[in-house]
Amino acid sequence: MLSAADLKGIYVAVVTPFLSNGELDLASYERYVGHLMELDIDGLVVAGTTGESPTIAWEEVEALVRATRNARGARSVPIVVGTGTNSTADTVRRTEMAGRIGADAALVVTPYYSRPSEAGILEHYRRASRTGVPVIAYEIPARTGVRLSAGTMRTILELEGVIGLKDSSGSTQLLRELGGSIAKPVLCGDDSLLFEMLEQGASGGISASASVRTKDFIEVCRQFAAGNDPAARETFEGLRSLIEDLFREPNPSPLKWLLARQNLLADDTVRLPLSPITPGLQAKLSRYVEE
Ligand SMILES: O=C(O)C1=N[C@H](C(=O)O)C[C@H](O)C1
Repeated sequence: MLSAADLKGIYVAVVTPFLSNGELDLASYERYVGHLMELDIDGLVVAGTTGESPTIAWEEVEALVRATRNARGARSVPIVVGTGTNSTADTVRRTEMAGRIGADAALVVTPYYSRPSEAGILEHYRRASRTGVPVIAYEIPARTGVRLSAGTMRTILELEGVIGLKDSSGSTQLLRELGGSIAKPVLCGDDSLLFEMLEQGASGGISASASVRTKDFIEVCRQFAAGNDPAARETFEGLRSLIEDLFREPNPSPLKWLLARQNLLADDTVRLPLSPITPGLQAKLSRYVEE
């Protein structure tokens, strides 16, 4: 199981490959994840936003975790599984099940859609944190419809079973408000802000874009941790256009298109309501195919 001290560096948020008929494509998944494992990543996030969590069934999550465990072989790459939903009971059940199938931690998103009170959200995290599976809280107001105050986030991070935060709040404001009093590590969950968040005290990132140019993303964190901020900034600037292009249309459609072009996936299929990328974006992304 993961502890707070393990939350640093680059955790790659992986896609869930599908065949052109929409079925799970485990052969592509094993090839793609096997490739990432060779690149010294710090961890993998399965069934996150990038893994199309809203449209994959729990049995498919189980198959993905099994395949990840097989692919990791001798290298002990931590596996984080997305288990958060907008039902507390369901989130607790999924988090417990994730622990049973070998997840090292669970990524639990702030409950979305019903716009609960901060007290309700705190209780949601308290229950998930009592499952015995380490929880990474996931704040992403643009998707959930609620923005937590720094005070509530601080209380969530003080819960014993919560080992850290994935911050996709869209700016460095939350990190600055948490200031020096952050009880647990924060991972950047907004690829375009990776360098700025490291400067504000983040210990790494959970990144979709890091499926491409993986070594450069790892290098940004390593250079920064070594105190070489100018080199980290320069390496990050070299990734900026890739990150911007990967998020021009809803994630993970652009990323899947690129991974398919790189022959890591057999197909770029996404499940509805996500749709394939436009020809205009395909033209933009073509320049990364050889990288
Ligand atoms: O799946 C994830 O975890 C990530 N999701 C974010 C999103 O799509 O909003 C992006 C981030 O890079 C990783």
